[in-house]
Amino acid sequence: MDAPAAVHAQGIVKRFGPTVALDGVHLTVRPGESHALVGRNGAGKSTLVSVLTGLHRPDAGTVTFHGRPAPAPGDRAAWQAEVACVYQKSMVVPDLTVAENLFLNRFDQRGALIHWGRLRSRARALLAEYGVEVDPDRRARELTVEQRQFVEIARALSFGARLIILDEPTAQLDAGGIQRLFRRLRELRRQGVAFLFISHHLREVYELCTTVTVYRDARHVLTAPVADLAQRDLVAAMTGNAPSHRTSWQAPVVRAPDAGETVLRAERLALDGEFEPLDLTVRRGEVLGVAGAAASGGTALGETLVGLRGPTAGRITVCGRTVRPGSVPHALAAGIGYVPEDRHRQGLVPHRSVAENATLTVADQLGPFGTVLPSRTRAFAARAIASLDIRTSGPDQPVSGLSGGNQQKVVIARALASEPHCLVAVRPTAGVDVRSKQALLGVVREVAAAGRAAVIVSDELDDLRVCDRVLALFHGRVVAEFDRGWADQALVAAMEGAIEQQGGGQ
Ligand SMILES: Nc1ncnc2c1ncn2[C@@H]1O[C@H](COP(=O)(O)OP(=O)(O)OP(=O)(O)O)[C@@H](O)[C@H]1O
Repeated sequence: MDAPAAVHAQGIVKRFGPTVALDGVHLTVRPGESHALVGRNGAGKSTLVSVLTGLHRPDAGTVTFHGRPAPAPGDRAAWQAEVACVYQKSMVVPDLTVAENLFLNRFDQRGALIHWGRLRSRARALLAEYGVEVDPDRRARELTVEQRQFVEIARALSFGARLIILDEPTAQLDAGGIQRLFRRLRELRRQGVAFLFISHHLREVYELCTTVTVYRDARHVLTAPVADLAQRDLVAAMTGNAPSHRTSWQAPVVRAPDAGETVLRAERLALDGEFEPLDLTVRRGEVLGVAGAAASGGTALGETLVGLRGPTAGRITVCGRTVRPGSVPHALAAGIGYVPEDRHRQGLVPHRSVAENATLTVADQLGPFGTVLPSRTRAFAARAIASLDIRTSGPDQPVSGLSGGNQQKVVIARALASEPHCLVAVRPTAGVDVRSKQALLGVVREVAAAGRAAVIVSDELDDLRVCDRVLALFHGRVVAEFDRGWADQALVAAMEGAIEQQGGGQ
């Protein structure tokens, strides 16, 4: 039993200025173990990953891999031979082929000549060894998220690493992709590879992992076999509150006013290659859900509603007025608020403060004649911090210093700041912890309760449960419509194309 741990971290302390991100934490992952690390947003999970992969040097504490001390800081090759992290954001170079990505920085060097034929056949052999069915000549940018993750895992293993960290690996996969990933991880585990799995999806923790560690407020709270820990006790350990019997969130039933005035309407809206002509209406007081897995066209629909993409056909109106297609400023001016899926690219200005980022949409309301009064900006941000439970040292902290989930909350605050007629949110709770999810979805409901409207595009059932109606998209077509009270299986089946109730819009 007692082979040395794949990784053992002890007494790790990491500070960022006044913030203590890790306060003497420990973690041990055994060979062949699938170990979950969970905790609320800002608990210190990503910081630990940075320490374990050599990106951050801890202020105190030690890390060993298989009983050997961690490599010297900066010795990238030595770190790569111990551990790799597959992030949500791709680490592969999009314009290079799969083969080139696999052997990046370790080409056969015969003078300056790279032996392409050999490179390709080595790549093919390597992919075959790990059961990855991807053509080595494909450009990395053409890979699906699932294929890209498999290539990254194969690359890590080929460097000799026997510990792989997966940071929210299922975030962009559909149900089939998740099952294929889990099957592959189980196979590798049987070969002695260890996994550290970071996820806010507790169901996946229970499905995949054998052991779970909880961090809370920079401290280690517990490590236990997953089988011995009820989900409500796990949530209680994460939040520091007594166990609650409610682990999956149900929206409070707020009766939307019947047949309220139409706020957002799309008529025969279409985008070639993404979604076919569809109609939708969202009324005052209503939250409309658009359900669909990764390739459903849902994200493209959300992006079209907010002007990021120009539709190939159709019309969008807000409160009866036509919105210029494909223009974000016009959509914003017409009263559409947007919470993007990719907050890194579309969401935030990293070096600016929480207050500035949260008010980017409303600079004209923060002072007379276009001036921005810092006091008003801060007061607005302080309200958002409180209502969305954003964990920050204060409104003046740069957003780059917030944890991922807390950055997502700033993006939502920003979308709400302009008091839009209709909020359009794409996967708003991605990366957000269980408790914050509750706060955040509650805020979306409040938007509707205040007589405005919202659209949530998501394949997360908890997100869709707060909606008054849900349209299910499959391959760019509306295949079903559900009123409140739908059964999970029915909605999942519709999202996966297992039923086709209707062909057009609602
Ligand atoms: N570069 C940084 N500068 C300043 N503070 C930071 C930095 N990185 C992290 N922090 C702080 O360290 C704490 C822990 O953050 P970390 O990103 O590790 O949390 P997390 O558990 O990964 O959260 P999430 O679930 O939201 O991703 C937070 O308070 C965060 O604000």
